[in-house]
Amino acid sequence: MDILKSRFLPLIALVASVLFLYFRTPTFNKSIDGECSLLTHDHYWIVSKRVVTPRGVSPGAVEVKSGHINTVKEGEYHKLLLQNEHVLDYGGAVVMPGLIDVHAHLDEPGREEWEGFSTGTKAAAAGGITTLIDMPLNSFPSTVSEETLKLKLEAAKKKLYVDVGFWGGLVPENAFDPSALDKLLKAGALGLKSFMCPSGINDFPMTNSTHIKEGLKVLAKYKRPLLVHAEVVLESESHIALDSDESDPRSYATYLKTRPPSWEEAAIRELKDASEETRVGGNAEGAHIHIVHLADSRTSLDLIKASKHGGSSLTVETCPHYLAFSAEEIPDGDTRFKCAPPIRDEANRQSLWEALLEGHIDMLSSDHSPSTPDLKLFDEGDFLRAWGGISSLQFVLPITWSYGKAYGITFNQLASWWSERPAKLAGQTNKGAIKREMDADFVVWMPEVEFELDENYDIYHKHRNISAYLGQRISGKVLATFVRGNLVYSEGKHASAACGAPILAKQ
Ligand SMILES: NC(=O)NC(NC(N)=O)C(=O)[O-]
Ligand SMILES: [Zn+2]
Ligand SMILES: [Zn+2]
Repeated sequence: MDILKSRFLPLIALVASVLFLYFRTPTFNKSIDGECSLLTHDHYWIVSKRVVTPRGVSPGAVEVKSGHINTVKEGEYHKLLLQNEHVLDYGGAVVMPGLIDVHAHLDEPGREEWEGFSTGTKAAAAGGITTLIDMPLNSFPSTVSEETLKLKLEAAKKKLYVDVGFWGGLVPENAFDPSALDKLLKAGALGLKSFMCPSGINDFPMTNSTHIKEGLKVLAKYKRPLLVHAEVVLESESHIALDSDESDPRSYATYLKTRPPSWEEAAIRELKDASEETRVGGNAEGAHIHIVHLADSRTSLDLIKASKHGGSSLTVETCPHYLAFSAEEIPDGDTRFKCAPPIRDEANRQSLWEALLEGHIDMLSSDHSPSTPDLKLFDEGDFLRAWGGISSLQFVLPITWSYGKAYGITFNQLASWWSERPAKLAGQTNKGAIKREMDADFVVWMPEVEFELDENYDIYHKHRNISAYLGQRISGKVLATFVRGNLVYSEGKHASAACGAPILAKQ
């Protein structure tokens, strides 16, 4: 036996050292057809000089094992390179928790010519977004029942490159039917979304305060949020421009006057009251209300602050386009910039940044809401009749960074606005931070690298020509995106199979 051992020892040593050398090498470019990851193994370390954890930014190493974060080491990362492990060394690139976009319209089933699960999630992966929560409208039918949620899940099969959760819709038809809402929430909707003004989609009608209060009662039981498009139509204030001589529909100023900040204020006032009433009415905590895409940084924001101060469970998001653009600079007829609520003036844009930095705005979302280009009416450039919605899912990280740099934003703030707080809103306790036992969802990116967003750029979402940032030079290039340990995107290449998971709320 001893003789046998000594004979084979050199051979064993040789095989061991070959295996050691082989597995030490990062395998960025390896892809096996039909696989979920551009890596061939599921236990490895990611090292970089800038790892963003809740404790700050430092050199570090993150051990990934079977889709989870097993260890996070700060400092000393280079020593790991000498160990017998798979190591992906990203040098000076920033390793951050993957972005969680709580507001995207993926439009499938029914309007896949607008966007789709495959194209939308490929764009997300290329942009460092590892989880998307899909809005209940713009697909057909809208996600307003257990059955229609099942249609979503069916349509999403084998098309998800990142993880995708679903908001259900609160509409007049189900608002007074608690058992229908129960079923939708039990089937896994992460919360409900409603509109306080017409949504532009026929099978997604608007809700009034009574509907909203009914919805809040059911949601409180499940501890899930109500997301609200907070604009109320005030007829008296909306047609000023149209009756005057200055009502050129190609002018952005005309559109702006048709949807004044008072619409947002009126809606937020109603929500503040609804939150207070439903709290008094039996549920000590009340349901959580989340205001989507806040555009007005003045009175609306003051009302939000007052409501939070008064104890309401309330959060608010804004979107990169409100932080990047101002009304004054939107060219006549360029309906790529039409969205609701509208992009407001430069002073408003600056105070949105201040509110975000001071923590009064809790998080960011894309509100990726594309349509087919014909609905944007580019030939006429008519802001009043064109479809409203900004399309730029893939670029939210570089845009937030490019415009935020002037305000001195930090990587930890980015992680808080784009990962930690969105994870909390969507009830995803295992996502949103680089911490032990969390899902191994990361974006690796180079903040300093600038690029032209021109016609040669690989844009993965549908209808590249309606992207709002085309023609800009921006900074912050995404190198790699990991979803539950799978390297789903790396330097212009996606994994060959779509292995993102549908996220359903647990009971
Ligand atoms: N039907 C929509 O997608 N509307 C969206 N449109 C925007 N934001 O212009 C939205 O989120 O309100
Ligand atoms: Zn909206
Ligand atoms: Zn939206």
